[in-house]
Amino acid sequence: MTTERKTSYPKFERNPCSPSKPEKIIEVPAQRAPLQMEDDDDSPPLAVPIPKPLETFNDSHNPTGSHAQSPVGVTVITGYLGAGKSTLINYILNGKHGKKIAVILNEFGEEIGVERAMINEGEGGATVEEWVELANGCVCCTVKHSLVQALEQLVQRKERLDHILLETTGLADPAPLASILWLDDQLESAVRLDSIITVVDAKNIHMQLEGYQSSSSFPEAFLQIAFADVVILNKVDLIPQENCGILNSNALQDLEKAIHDINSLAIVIPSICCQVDLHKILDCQAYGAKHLAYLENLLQESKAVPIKNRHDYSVQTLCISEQQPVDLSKVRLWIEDLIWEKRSNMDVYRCKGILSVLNSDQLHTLQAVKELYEIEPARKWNQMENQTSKIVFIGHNLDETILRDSFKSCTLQI
Ligand SMILES: Nc1nc2c(ncn2[C@@H]2O[C@H](COP(=O)(O)OP(=O)(O)OP(=O)(O)O)[C@@H](O)[C@H]2O)c(=O)[nH]1
Repeated sequence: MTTERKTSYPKFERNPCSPSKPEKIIEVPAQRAPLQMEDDDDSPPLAVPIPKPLETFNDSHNPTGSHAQSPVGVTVITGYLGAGKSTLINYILNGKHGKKIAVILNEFGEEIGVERAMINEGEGGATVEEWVELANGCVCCTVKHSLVQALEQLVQRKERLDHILLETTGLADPAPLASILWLDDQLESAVRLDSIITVVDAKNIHMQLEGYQSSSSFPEAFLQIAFADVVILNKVDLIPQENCGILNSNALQDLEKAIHDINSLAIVIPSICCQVDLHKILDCQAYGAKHLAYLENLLQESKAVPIKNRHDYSVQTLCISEQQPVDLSKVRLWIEDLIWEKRSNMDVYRCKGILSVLNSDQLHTLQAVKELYEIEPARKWNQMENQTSKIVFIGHNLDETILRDSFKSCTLQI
């Protein structure tokens, strides 16, 4: 039997569950098994390429070895309590797009069944092919297994799904979900993380953000915006209106700016009852190097906001660029130092960039979510193109000078 695999580059990560033991590393085994810690020595961290599986889900269901089907996109839907996540799911399911969509709910244990009851299955639009309810728990430990199982079951169905929605009720930090979906090579051949959508309540978001300015721990609202690829700014009907009931555009702009001050890479879509253009939220391919135009556009648009105009949030976006080509092995050490060792106490949540690499005619992309990162060649540079490396960071305590100077050292050849 042919065991052809999807071409993929190794991703690197530390154990996402044990930040207190940063010296430990994990290796995701080629065969399906729970994550395991290598805890038998205290040696410094090593970068461990994640091995390729010998057999993928598609292989086992496709004895001919042909791989015409691309992975099913998974959209993670997150957002503060009551922001409108179920409203969004209802809207998607009832849309006239004819897609077969499955929904996975991650709920608080005692409330299992409640969330499902709030969602109306589509009539004549999408079919709710499957409801899977996951008990509450740390997604990278307790729930990981049931999430992976749920995804396996969904992709093994005879009739193929077009998309999977994963609602993360009560989950503060969507990063572990992203790494499960992004990291698992066996899953990766069958599903792909499409994007993280954060639904924000336009009426309450300022209060949620401002209320925590003096606190050292960050509320869910910050993290959910920081990790978002798309932010749906919902309930704009509740923003105080100008005379005659007209939407106050200044207030709306101020909210969009507040979101972009935290995460300038996110696409912000204002909405009432999450009624948004579905083309903008399904099939974003926010994590794929293959959808490079999307990333390049984002990097193009992502300009650092002048300090004096910024909201004083300590979770923010920074952008650095470098004209000289960089040494790939130095970039690996540099990013590991940054996201594993937390250089100068910087905490990078999300990072996206394009790299001009020494002795390579390929434009490389860099993607990182918390402690997991991936660098891969995406396409050839065009001759007329300005071959500049450009990286955007979203995180806490970011220091632009340190980021710029340390990245510059990746350009020097020994
Ligand atoms: N005024 C107004 N109400 C809205 C809008 N969108 C949703 N709602 C209402 O807000 C309430 C909460 O919406 P849900 O979709 O249940 O929010 P949720 O994020 O799923 O809530 P949890 O699962 O409890 O976190 C419901 O009563 C919705 O009808 C909107 O744009 N404007």
